[in-house]
Amino acid sequence: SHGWGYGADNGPDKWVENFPIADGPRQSPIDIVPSAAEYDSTLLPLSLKYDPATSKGILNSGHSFQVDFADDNDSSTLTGGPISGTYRLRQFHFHWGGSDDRGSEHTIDGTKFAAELHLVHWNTKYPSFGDAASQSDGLAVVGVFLKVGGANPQLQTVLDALDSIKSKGQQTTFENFDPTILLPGSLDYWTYDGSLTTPPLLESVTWIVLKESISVSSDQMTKFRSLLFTPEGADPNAMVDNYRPPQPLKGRKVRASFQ
Ligand SMILES: CCN[C@H]1CN(CCOC)S(=O)(=O)c2sc(S(N)(=O)=O)cc21
Ligand SMILES: [Zn+2]
Repeated sequence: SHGWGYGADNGPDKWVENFPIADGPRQSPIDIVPSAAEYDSTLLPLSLKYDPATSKGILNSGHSFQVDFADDNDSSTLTGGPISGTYRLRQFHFHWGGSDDRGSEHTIDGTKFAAELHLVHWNTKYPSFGDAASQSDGLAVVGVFLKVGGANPQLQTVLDALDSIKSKGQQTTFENFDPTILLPGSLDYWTYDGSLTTPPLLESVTWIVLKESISVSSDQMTKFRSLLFTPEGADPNAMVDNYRPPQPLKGRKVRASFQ
């Protein structure tokens, strides 16, 4: 039997068959409507402190590609923002489209970006990542929009590694990378309670979506699209449109850290 994916037969509209939480009360992503967001002066600034020594490898998961981090200590953490306590960086990955007019998961007033970066962190009040992933306050994901424009040199080092992980299951070392260089100048954000945007769609994510995007060139977007959903030796299926569309807000409030 084929697992979940982004195709016509196993894509987002079909996920509810095996993951009924897909129709749950706090699903992600959502369309962010800035005029409806409420400024919350009690929200703290985001504090992202990453140690490049914790970056380990880069993997084609068959759904996206991710850079994995050593999370056995507090070397790379998220504190402040809307969360309390300390969350450790686990991995970052992206979602992107088959063309520059789509690809992000969150949208702003219905506007799609070409891609979206997700930095995944887990709450150290729980003994492990796997444990945290099933708790309502277990995960915190920082989302950053990629807007097509000038080339992004900081992104290029990640894209240069993709040639060696073209197929599902391929991985290679990826050391001394500081994800801070991928962040925009401002850390102003919107925040809301949500979920993983892929199965198992667990409702365990505090979402922190940055207002400012980072740039990506159209040529760099072509590099994302050179990856394959499929393993080596299988009929090749280009890894594109690996994004879930916005889900119903169901009464949730979106707060803004800025006025
Ligand atoms: C392809 C599988 N993606 C998921 C794998 N993990 C979940 C592990 O469940 C126990 S995870 O926590 O690393 C995340 S975060 C995330 S998103 N797009 O919401 O940021 C998706 C996933
Ligand atoms: Zn994601």
